[in-house]
Order: sequence, then C-alpha cells, then structure tokens
Amino acid sequence: MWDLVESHGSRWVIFVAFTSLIIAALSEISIPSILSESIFAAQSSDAVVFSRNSKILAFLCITSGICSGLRSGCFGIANIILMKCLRETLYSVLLFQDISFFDREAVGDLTSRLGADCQRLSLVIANDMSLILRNVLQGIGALINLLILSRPLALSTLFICCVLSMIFLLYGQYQKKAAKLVQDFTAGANEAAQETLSLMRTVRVYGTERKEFGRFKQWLDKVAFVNIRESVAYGFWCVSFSTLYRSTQIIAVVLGGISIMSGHVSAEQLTKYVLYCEWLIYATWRVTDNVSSMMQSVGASEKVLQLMDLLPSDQVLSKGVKLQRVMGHIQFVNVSFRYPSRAKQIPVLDGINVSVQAHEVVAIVGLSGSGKSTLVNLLLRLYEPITGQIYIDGFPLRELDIRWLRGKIGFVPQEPHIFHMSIKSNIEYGCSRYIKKEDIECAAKQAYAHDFISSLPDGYETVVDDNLLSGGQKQRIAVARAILRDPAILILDEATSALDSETEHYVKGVIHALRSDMKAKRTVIVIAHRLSTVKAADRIVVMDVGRITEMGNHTGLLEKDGLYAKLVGAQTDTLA
Ligand SMILES: Nc1ncnc2c1ncn2[C@@H]1O[C@H](COP(=O)(O)OP(=O)(O)OP(=O)(O)O)[C@@H](O)[C@H]1O
Repeated sequence: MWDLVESHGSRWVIFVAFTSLIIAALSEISIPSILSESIFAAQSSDAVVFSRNSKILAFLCITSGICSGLRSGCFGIANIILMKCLRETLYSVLLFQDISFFDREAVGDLTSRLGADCQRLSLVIANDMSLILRNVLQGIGALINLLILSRPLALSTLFICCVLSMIFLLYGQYQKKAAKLVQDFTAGANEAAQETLSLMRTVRVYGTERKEFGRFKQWLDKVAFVNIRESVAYGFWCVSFSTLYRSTQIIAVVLGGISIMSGHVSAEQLTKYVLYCEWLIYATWRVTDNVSSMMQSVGASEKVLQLMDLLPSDQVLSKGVKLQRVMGHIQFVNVSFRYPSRAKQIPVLDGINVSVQAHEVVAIVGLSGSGKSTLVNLLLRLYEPITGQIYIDGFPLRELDIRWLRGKIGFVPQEPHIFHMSIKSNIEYGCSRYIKKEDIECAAKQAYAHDFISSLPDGYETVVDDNLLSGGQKQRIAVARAILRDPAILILDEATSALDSETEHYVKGVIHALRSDMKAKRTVIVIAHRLSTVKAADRIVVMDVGRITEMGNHTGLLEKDGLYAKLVGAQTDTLA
C-alpha cells in the first residue's frame, strides 16, 4: 500500500498530515491542565501564573487550530490520491487476468469493487487511521496526566475503558461480518440490476419486469435485514457506552470528593482529574468508533485487497519469441481441454489432432456445442490446453510472444461487440500501425460496410454502441476491423450468422474475395453453421462432442455419408 502511495507522489502529503496530527494532539492534551491552573490562579489572584498560562493557552490554541486544519486538508488530499491510485491499480490488475477469471467473477461485482469498495478502503487509510492515531495519542496523554494526579482514580477509569474496549471488540467483530455481508448483497443487487438493464429488450419481450424487480428486491431485502441487525447492535453498544461513561463521572465525584475531604487531593487536582477523565473516556469512545468504522470498511474492502494481490496472467509476465514472419501453419497435437469454470465436466475438446497448412482455407463445422469456438479460443491462447500442444509455424504457441502473435491474427467473433466510440475508432481498434482514413474506408468497402456507414449522419465519425447497430452491421464492422489488421491468420467464427440472406450473399463474396486474395499469403479458418459458406474451403473439419470425426473436402465428405452429409442434408431440407 505504501508503495502505491509513494508511486503517486503523495508521500509528502502523508508526512505533513501525520506531523500536524501529532503536533495538534500534543498541543490539545496540555490544554485542560493549563486551563484548570489558570482558573485556580485567577481564584487565588495569582496574576503572574494567570498571565503566563493565558499566553500559553493562546499559543496552544493557535498551534492546534493550524495543525488540525493542515491535518484535515492533507488527509483529504491523501484520500483523493489514494482512491485514484487504488482504482487505477485494481483496474490494471483486473485487465491483465486470465480470461478464465472473468468466467468466474461477475462483472457487476467487479465494478462495485472498483467503485464503492475502493472509496471505502481509501477512507480507512486516509481518514479512520488518522483519527484513531489522534485519539490514541490524546488518550495516552490523558492517562499519563491522570496517573500523575491520582493513581487509584486513574486505574478505576482505565478499568472502565478496558471494559468498554472489550464490549467494543465483540461489537466490532460483528460489524466486520455484517459489513462484508452488506457489501456482498449490494454487489449482488448491482449485478442483478446491471444484467436486467443491459438485457432490457429480452426482459420486455418476455414480460419479466416484475420477476426482475423481485430478483433485485430480494437482494435489497437481504441488505436491509443485515442493516437492521447492525442498527440494533449499535443501540446495545450505545447503551453500554453511556452507562459506563456515567459510571466514571460518579466514581470521579465519589472518590474525588472523599479524597478532597481527607485532604489527599486539592480541588484543582480534582478539576484536572474530571477534565482528563472526560478526555480519556471520549478518546476511548472515538477510537472504538473509528475502529468500528474501519472494521466495516476493512470487511467491505477485503475483496479489493484479495483482488489486488492477484498476479497478472502468465501471458503478461512471459516475454516469448517473435518470429520474423508468420506463415500461418497451425498444428493441434493431441489437444484436450475443459473450461476451468467447469473443471469436473468431461473435456470440451478431446485429443484434437489437426494440421492447417500455411495459406490453407479450412472450415470447421459441427453441431452446436461441439467445441468449434473453443478450438479458436485455444488458438488465440485465451485458454491453455490441459494436455497437448498447439504449434504456429513449428513453434509451440506457449513460447511465442502472444501480444505480438495476436497482432498477426484477424478475428471476427461469433457475436461481435462494438465499443461506445465512433465507427472509425471501432474499425481501427487494436491496430498498432498508423492508419490512414483511406485505409479504413477501403477495409469498410471490402466488408460491405461503407454504404451503411456513409448513410449515417456523421459517417465514419458517428458514435455507436452495441445497441445502436444491427447484428449484420456489427459483423460487417468486425470484418472491416479484421481486414484492416492485414492478418497472417484470419479466423471467422460464424461470420454470417447474424446476416440476412442478401447481406450474407455479399459477405460470402467478401470472404470469398479475401480468401482468393489471401490464398497467396494468409491462412483462413472459417467456423460456420451455414454450410453453403464453407463449400469452397480447401478442407472441412467436422467436429462432434469435442472430437474431430471427419475431415476432407465438400464432395469427399458428402460421398462419405457421415455427419457432414447429414448436416448438409438437414440444412437442405430446412431451406426446402
Ligand atoms: N466460457 C465457458 N465456460 C464454460 N464452458 C463453456 C464456456 N464456453 C463454452 N463452454 C462450453 O463448451 C462447450 C463447447 O462450446 P463451443 O462454444 O466451443 O461450441 P461451438 O461448437 O462453437 O457451439 P456453437 O456452434 O453453438 O457456437 C459447450 O458445452 C459450452 O457450454
């Protein structure tokens, strides 16, 4: 944590804040003693002591005032800096996690951690801890003064403070647990709301508004239940505090009065005692209160700290080899895989052996769920195989610099997503080289996207997002994005699934043109359900439940009369 603070240049702010905090606490702790001395000096007409003490009091008041101001300002600044760097650090930790991490974690939960939880954690460090330190210092000062004044009275007050702290420890533990529950339930509510609002079209079509409201309300009810129990516990804590606090006052008056009557203690000493007693008990109360608020924040921030401890994905840490040129020869050798989030499931891919020659056009077909997209996920190294190896141009995929390799791959996913930015930025997304406007237009023309883009009010500068374009338009932008990268390996995962027949015809044209154009220099892998789009492939790989069952060209596979022939037959029947 300190490294974070240092790296963001807030070391000096924290230093000034702590120094002013200590000076303010020390100045304040002397005030009750000097104050009561002044009162009794005035009563006994001791002008010298009265005037000296008045000056000291004025000095202490100014010093503690300035230092308190400095302390508050500096801790405020430290809080802002800390919150910013906590969020930056957590976000960068999240960005570099393995993809499987995002299969396990809910996005709504992660965004809550990045927002409210980081804020609470920075408050713990910049606010609660400073207040605790200040009150501890004042409490120690008050106790020393009490011990000097009267040991039995000091010890009886200390005993009450200890009982108070014990009660608080129990209460604090409860609060910590409650805060964690509140945080988890709140994250659940956020997640439910985020999911519902982002899938509003589906919710409206299926008329599940009330059901979704009920789901959200369930989470809120849980939050309210824990909050109510927290409030009841707080009530018990307040009862204990005020009872014990009043006890100290009674003890002070009874024991102090007896001591005065027996001549052991003067009235001035008893006044000082009562004042310091107040300080000690209040310091204990404020420390416990701040610790309680800190406990709540720590409970809520535990997940943030756990997330911050995560190491980045191996892919980020390892450097890897960069080849001079990617030819596009791909080999899967005995590759098996199951998703980490479903570790107990049977493998999604089982003993895959396939070799795609450089510049070959290979189509992968098979029933839904047979593992086609998973194969591509492994090729993109979004996941690692559990056994076997993948080779690119004879080099194990694991040993290649994956960021560099991904720069050589053009990928049109099954459901392309569009960022909330201009179409131009969406097309050039992830391109590291300098891109001219003409290049973008050329890629869009090849993807048959230019016409619809030109018809938009701001053309290529039109800001779009996932909801503002049709499925086909999004796919054409994704195709343009892949073309612009000028990739050595092009992967089209059901690039025609969201297109109407006419557009599909055009995009088939695009793919065909790209393939013929690419024959000389690119490897193309096409995954498609519409078998009409893959007829012209050099080779067709047929998959069934995670295995390759057939391989060959269109005519050969039809003659074989296996799964491919059945799939083609089924599609022909459907179209007829
Ligand atoms: N992220 C994931 N976590 C866990 N299981 C997954 C994940 N993605 C896919 N699966 C499972 O892996 C299996 C293969 O999925 P995959 O997407 O590779 O199939 P597919 O052949 O591409 O299907 P489709 O043609 O419908 O796109 C399925 O059973 C699916 O439920």
